[in-house]
Amino acid sequence: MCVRKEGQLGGLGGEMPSEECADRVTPQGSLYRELPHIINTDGQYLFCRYWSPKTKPRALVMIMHGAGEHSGRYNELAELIMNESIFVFAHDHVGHGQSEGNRMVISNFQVYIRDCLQHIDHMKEKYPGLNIFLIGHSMGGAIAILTANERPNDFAGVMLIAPLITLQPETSTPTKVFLARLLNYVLPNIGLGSIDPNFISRSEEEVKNYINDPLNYHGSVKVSFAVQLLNTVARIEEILPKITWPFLLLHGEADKLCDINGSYHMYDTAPSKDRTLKVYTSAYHVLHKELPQVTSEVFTEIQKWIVKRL
Ligand SMILES: O=C1N[C@]2(CO1)C[C@H](C(=O)N1CCC(COc3ccc(F)cc3Cl)CC1)C2
Repeated sequence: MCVRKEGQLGGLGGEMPSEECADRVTPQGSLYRELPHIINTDGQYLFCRYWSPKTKPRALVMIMHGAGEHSGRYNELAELIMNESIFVFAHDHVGHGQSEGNRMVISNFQVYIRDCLQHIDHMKEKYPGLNIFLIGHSMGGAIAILTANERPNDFAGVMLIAPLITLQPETSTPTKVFLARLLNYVLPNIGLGSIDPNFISRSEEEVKNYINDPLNYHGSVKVSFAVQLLNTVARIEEILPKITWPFLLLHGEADKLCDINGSYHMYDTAPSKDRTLKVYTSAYHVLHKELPQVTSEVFTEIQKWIVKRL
């Protein structure tokens, strides 16, 4: 049993780990003591990534990845932002990538938000006084929205790349939603089907990269996980009318994984004075890994939006 103080940072705090902690390994078999990581309040080890600028950072940006993927997929975007003298950080959510936890299983969606706030608090201690921005993609967009909602005055802006705000009508008819909730009581681990890689991007290369990435989870979305997502969508619907922080919404017009109507709905419903919605004609879900022209425009949009609000 590896005993550590609650919410303690591993690998970054400098304390000597106890014997058991010293041998804690990632799902891929690497030693956590040799990797940047945090230990969440359930004692789970979460793999972290940091993109530290060469010059004194003038802001912080946290990137929140989506379901079944991991933080390493944001390297290009993070480096672009880091080159603006901004410190970018991320971690692999519980049950994802190089972090602990059964693959794409979560006891309660709030765990994702709690872990992000723990990481944010650590970074605020290390870099006090800096503006903090959030970037979230897909399910990570839902995490970003709910994280910002917990601390409405703490974030200088929230950038959402094809966020999960509302359900695709075909995947969530009232009957299907009812059946998923019923099934969750008897067979929570039954699979509902996996994410179709062809819906990820129009770029064949990016679809191949997604399929061949060993840190991605390609298994079926379990009923229990789907119900957490359904509950999250319901929570977001409730809070949209209370959102006042600055946000940038980016969505592909042909997104088949997260309904663009969710972004339209957020833009129309949230009372934020500083709000932008950009729609990318014919683009699919993962805008930061779409056809080169789209991804280039998305990167420039994010870079300009942050710099303007530093
Ligand atoms: O680069 C990337 N992007 C990724 C993968 O790799 C896409 C993925 C991501 O987060 N989502 C796409 C799938 C969607 C499924 O949603 C549901 C499924 C069943 C259900 F009953 C209710 C819901 Cl809401 C959740 C959000 C992250």
